[in-house]
Amino acid sequence: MTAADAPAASARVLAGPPAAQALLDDTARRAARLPFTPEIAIVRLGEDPASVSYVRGKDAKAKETGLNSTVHALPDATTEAELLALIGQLNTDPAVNGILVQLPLPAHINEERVLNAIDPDKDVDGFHPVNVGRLWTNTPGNVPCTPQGVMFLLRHYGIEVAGRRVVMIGRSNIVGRPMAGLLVNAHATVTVAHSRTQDLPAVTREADILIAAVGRAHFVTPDMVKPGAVVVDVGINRVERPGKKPRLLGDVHPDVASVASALTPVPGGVGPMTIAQLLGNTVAAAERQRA
Ligand SMILES: Nc1nc(=O)c2c([nH]1)NC[C@@H]1CN(c3ccc(C(=O)N[C@@H](CCC(=O)O)C(=O)O)cc3)C=[N+]21
Repeated sequence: MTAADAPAASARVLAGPPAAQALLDDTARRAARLPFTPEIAIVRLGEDPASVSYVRGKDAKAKETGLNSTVHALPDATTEAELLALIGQLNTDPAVNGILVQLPLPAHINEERVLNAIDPDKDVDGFHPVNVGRLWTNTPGNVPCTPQGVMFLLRHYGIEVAGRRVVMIGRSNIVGRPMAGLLVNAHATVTVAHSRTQDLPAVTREADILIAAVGRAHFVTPDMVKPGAVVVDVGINRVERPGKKPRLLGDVHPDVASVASALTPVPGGVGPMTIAQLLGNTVAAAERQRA
């Protein structure tokens, strides 16, 4: 065998399901210690197939974990006023500890007004400006599920972030920005790169840990990765196939496995962490509401 056809080194696979199970086990134990059953209310508008499927998954996992879960499936034509009225009821319902409004919302509804109407202490997505402020002041609050799930996954696999260089590609309110806040709180040195970054590969090659949440399939290529870096792929790009289930592609090209020391797969990486963390957030919210 010549060097040219020797098998390339392959990154350790940071599988989501075992880490998600560890988080769910911990969440179930904490839920069982409460003097009541923690409850999440999930609100969904319309019949977008991805939303229907995600909400079904969240509701089932909640019940498996010993939580109460109520799904409010509203018609696509629901007005913003009607949605705000439901949120008002859930805010004051003492049995409800966590509220999640599945995104995206139909175009006739102002997403910001809806998210701002949720009681910050019940906002288990952590999207309310009060929770954004709590995150950036490093005080207790609800933290967005996907970035918090990434932190759990890294800890689960013994990957230290303190003192290391992390490059986050993407600056969304849902992933990039809160991910940067959590990493700073965990003593990482953080760069947030995005579509306007000049010479992106030079920036990403500085990373000990590279996190991609771009929304473009296979955007991160091997030339963008420092040999031995840890790469976290937050992308879920659905490629529809007639008559078949959509294929899910990450933001990271599979060839990155020959350069990185560790890599999260898609599917089966960060996705399952998001759902587990949502239930973790609901139990944590219930614990704080009781305190
Ligand atoms: N208010 C709100 N909060 C959210 O957290 C939220 C949302 N809206 N809208 C949509 C996105 C998307 N999201 C995912 C959660 C789990 C997987 C997941 O478990 N993915 C599996 C595969 C699932 C499949 O096969 O489709 C995986 O990556 O292995 C994916 C995506 C939460 N979101």
